[in-house]
Amino acid sequence: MTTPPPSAQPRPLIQLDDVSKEFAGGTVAVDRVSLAVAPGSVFGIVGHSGAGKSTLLRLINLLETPTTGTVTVAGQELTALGSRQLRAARRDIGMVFQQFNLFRSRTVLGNVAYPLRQAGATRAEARERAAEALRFVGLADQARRYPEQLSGGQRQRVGIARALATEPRVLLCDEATSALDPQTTQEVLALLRRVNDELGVTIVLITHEMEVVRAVCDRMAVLDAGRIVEMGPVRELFAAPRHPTTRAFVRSAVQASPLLDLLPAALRKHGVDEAVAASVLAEVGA
Ligand SMILES: Nc1ncnc2c1ncn2[C@@H]1O[C@H](COP(=O)(O)OP(=O)(O)OP(=O)(O)O)[C@@H](O)[C@H]1O
Repeated sequence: MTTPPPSAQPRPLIQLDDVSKEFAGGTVAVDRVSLAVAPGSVFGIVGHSGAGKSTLLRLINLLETPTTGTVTVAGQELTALGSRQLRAARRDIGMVFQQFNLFRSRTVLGNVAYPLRQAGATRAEARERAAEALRFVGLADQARRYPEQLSGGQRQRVGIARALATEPRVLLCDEATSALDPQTTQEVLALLRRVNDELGVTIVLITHEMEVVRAVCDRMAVLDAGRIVEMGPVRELFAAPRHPTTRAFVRSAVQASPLLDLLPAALRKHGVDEAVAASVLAEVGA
């Protein structure tokens, strides 16, 4: 397959050019990062604790102001906007959090309706669109309950419904599955895939789990000490990781894979030479 000419490639929906963030006290959390996210794609950012993932994600909707560089979303340079224009531009960008960040005192419907009311919708409009978002995430029957009456997975689905209620083009996910058990993680990841497939929402997620990236992302960046050390299609990075940090992440994903348990038997079954089998198993860490 040949690469289409540049003119045929879609303009990025999100573009960061040479973005850095230095906090007061001198910590450089994000260091000269440039990246582009195509419309309709799912982009993953992986890194160890403290690598700068959360800061980088929050720079996309300018919850953190960059020290240098520019952030452009949907053709608008957010870094050039005044606070009022920025508030309007942010309606195109939903966000989902690790700890859900729901109002305990509001019902599920009230939580999802909240951003719509903030954006100026009438009470009736807000309730109608919130009910629609809850139907999409499969929680229409929970609308009158309160967050603490729900499971973690249900709370995160409410968080996703709330983020989608204003019909954003971009969804930012800050470790959205890190507080969930493996089964619930799979359900939430399947929902994120539907958000992308059925609603066409572009997703950027941060995680320290390669399994999450493998399950939902098209492209990924590996962040190390605030810098992107490797970036590309997920399949390519899994098949041929170049940077040591990427290699370590890929190894951790392979080790966590249930397929690995089947590998020694499969190698024997196919009569693979013992020495070759031993080297394959050593390579993947079995
Ligand atoms: N508001 C802040 N003020 C000062 N330093 C900060 C602030 N927020 C983050 N940092 C520092 O910036 C660096 C990157 O933090 P960040 O939370 O972005 O990393 P992370 O990869 O998301 O980590 P984790 O996975 O543990 O959440 C860390 O050294 C952190 O201590």
